[in-house]
Amino acid sequence: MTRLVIRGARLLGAESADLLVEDAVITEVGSVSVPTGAEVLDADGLVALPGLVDLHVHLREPGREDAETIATGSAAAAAGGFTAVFAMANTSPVTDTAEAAERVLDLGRACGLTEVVPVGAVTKGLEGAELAELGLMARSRAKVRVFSDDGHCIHDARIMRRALEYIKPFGGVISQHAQDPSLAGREACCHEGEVSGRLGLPGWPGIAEESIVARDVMLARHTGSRVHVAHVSTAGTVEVIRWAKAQGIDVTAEVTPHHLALTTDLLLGYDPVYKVNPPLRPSEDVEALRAALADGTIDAVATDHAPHARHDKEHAFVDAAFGMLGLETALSVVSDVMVRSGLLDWADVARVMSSAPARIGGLAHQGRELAVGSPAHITLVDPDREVTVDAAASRSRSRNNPWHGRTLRGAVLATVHQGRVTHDVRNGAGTRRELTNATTSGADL
Ligand SMILES: NC(=O)N[C@@H](CC(=O)O)C(=O)O
Repeated sequence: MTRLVIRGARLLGAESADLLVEDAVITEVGSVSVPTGAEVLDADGLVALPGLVDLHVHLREPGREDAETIATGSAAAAAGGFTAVFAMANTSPVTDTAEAAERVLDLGRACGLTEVVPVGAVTKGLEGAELAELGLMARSRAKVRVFSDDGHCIHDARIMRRALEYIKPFGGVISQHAQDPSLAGREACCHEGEVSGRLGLPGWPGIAEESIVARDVMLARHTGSRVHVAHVSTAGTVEVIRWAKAQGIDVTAEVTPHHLALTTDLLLGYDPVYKVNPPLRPSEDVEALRAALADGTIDAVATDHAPHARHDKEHAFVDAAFGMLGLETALSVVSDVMVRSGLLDWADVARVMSSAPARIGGLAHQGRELAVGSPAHITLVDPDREVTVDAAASRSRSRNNPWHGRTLRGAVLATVHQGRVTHDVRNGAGTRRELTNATTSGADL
């Protein structure tokens, strides 16, 4: 049996306590006498959260291992405090079969740094025309519950309706990338408004998101099925979701750390690191997103971690790939933007970054309160630690990090996944525990 004692952590709603972890389960909470041979992790002054869960990451394997692999993405996840991440289906080949989903599951398990949960494509090849093998993916070893064509909008209402009907019996959910292609095509790369006009960049109006979300909540009501709105970016979308929830429609939503913190005016320097889909929005939208996360209209924070190799990102703005890194900085951004301002407390952070995403994604063993009998997925946070983000120090294989050089207050210092310490920088920045069964040294670009 492996034993770990976490000493003196601040538990939510309680005084400091020790946690005894035996194998992968919390077996004692309180004042623990250290058993012989146990590993001791001193967590004095650190807040203990249930392991963070990310509903939305791009790990690029298979197909684009030059940008990220499941190993490097898992290492970035562990460094960010995540004990489960949902890997989007827009890989090459696409995760649109049971075999493809099982492959992602197995690669994640082989790394063992975080739980890698495959998201299944809704349509074959993400082409929007024909439903993928949703039932086979759900019944596979991967037990897929979250389906998404992320990167593409399911714009055909008939396909969306059928997908919602199909996934209902097994409790699935469709995570929609809301972007009406007739209002914002793939060329649209800047929030439509003053900045897009000034820079001469193709505009991406909020209505392209809002109109799809409005349609989808009505389809969810019609089918009695469940829809999840990926990366909400506008105040108008928040209004639609708020209305739908008030009607009792089964809709949930996520917001990214970058949409909670960064605004359109960053594009004025044409730096492609700020090119992301949906685009950064003006401060009025950012304010509405923060308020919606605080009042529960938006259920969860999800990173949309989107690594890209230099040769895809370092181009003129219009030609560069969409997307930015997010796994390693998410907790610090949420702490800096939402906790310091008093909009969220740490119990709320546990909800929006752990229990709510675990529930939405159907992971009963994640997001649990840190109590006797719970699986040992634990994230230890120093709420006062200031970190200055250094893109070069990332565990990710890519460097498209919009937070580089910024100082954020609040940081993950250690992560425990299934009772194993998968990340530990308590003794100074950069100290990294050697991990036995994973190759994490991919950052060589
Ligand atoms: N969110 C992003 O900006 N990028 C995503 C998917 C997408 O292009 O929407 C990616 O896979 O890179």
